[in-house]
Amino acid sequence: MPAPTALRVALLGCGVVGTQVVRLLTEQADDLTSRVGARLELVGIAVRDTSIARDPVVDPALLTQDADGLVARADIVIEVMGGIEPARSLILRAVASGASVVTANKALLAEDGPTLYHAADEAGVDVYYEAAVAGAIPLVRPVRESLAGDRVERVLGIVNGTTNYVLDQMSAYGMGFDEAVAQAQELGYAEADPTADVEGYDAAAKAAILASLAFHTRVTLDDVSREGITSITADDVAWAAKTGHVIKLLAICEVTPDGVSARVHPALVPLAHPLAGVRGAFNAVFIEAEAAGELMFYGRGAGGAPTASAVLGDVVSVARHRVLGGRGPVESSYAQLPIASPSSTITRYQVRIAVDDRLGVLAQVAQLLAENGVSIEAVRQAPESSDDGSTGIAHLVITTHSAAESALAATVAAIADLDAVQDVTSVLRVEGS
Ligand SMILES: NC(=O)C1=CN([C@@H]2O[C@H](COP(=O)(O)OP(=O)(O)OC[C@H]3O[C@@H](n4cnc5c(N)ncnc54)[C@H](O)[C@@H]3O)[C@@H](O)[C@H]2O)C=CC1
Ligand SMILES: N[C@@H](CC=O)C(=O)O
Ligand code: NA
Repeated sequence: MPAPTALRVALLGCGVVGTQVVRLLTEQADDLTSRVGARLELVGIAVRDTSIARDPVVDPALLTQDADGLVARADIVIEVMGGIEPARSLILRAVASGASVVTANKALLAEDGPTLYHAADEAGVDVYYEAAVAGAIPLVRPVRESLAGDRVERVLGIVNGTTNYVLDQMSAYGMGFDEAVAQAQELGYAEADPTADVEGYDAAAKAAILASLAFHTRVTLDDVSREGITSITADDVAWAAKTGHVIKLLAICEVTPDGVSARVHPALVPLAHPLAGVRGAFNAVFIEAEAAGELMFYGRGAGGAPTASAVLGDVVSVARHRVLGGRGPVESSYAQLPIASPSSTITRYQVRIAVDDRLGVLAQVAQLLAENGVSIEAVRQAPESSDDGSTGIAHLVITTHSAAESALAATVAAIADLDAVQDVTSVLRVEGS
């Protein structure tokens, strides 16, 4: 069959990312034609409502509310509508009709990626998703292709732009949580429902995708233990600074003797660690591989234009495959690793407690830690409370050495039960030291 001279591209969704995809497809049309070897012809844009005002770059004549009909006449389908349905059905329909797919939909991939990959295998087409993990940063491709000959042991990083923006605004400018979230929405970083960001679901979806790719196994959203940043207070942020840390929402995936561990939670990161310097909506991911050693990936993890860059990179790849024949590398889950219990995770805690300011209390707390096999790295007394003789309360900050999550959690529960302990004010993990 002769190589096609034009490829019909269908766009599903025209929000923050979709609009920027249209811009790049339009403004870089000639370069894209040269790079692909065929013209990329945008044949339609599926939207919920064709009548609402849009960016002038979007040709109103291309808008349609008939996503099914659009998919049926495309060679390449770009899905940037988000959500599980109808995105999943539309992608499956596209693949079944022989179209290649590019998607930014991490929620869908983390829930049901293997169904899409299997369908793509059956049809012999590509399903590409660089934009789904860490926006513009090339990460899916390096993990799937460049590291395919190595053994990845650990992936650690900041993979959600919204929460990094929020924590950064709180710590650098003293901004309130709600105001920072509203700004992240205005800037196009947040998901349609920002709960997905602040409760850690978005980062957990990315962790599931990364762990699956990195360890050649199947990890779903439900396999990732998850905590968001909604319980982080201005006081936590201030205390982090006083103890030489900054709070970041981290995704950590590793192969342990018990299987794959994948977790997302806020953590104290020492100021000297490179992740502490990741500001705004930027993302950064460290990968440790047996032969390669440590690799770091850094860039814009959210926003319309950066995400569209990753989408277009995939569009060029899948389009080239259609011109030249063949398809790109596919997912493998041959390792079939079990999912490790979160209680066996090795980590460190920083615990802030309010205690009766009297002799022997610190000794009681230290005794409990020792009984649970948890060793203390440092204990500090909050300076402002030491002058506060009137309340009779002292505030202690205890930082532990590494121990199993189960031992640390049991220790905190036992500390809370001590008569002399008035309150466990905050418990945060410490990572990156
Ligand atoms: N905004 C960002 O920084 C990033 C977003 N993503 C992903 O890209 C996708 C799109 O995100 P955004 O553009 O930010 O969202 P958005 O909410 O701005 O845009 C989605 C668009 O799709 C339309 N849509 C939703 N359901 C539809 C349906 N059934 N039929 C027709 N149109 C429909 C919506 O009306 C909206 O205009 C999501 O999967 C998101 O997780 C990925 C990386 C970064
Ligand atoms: N809402 C996401 C967008 C990119 O994936 C984020 O904030 O990182
Ligand atoms: Na990416």
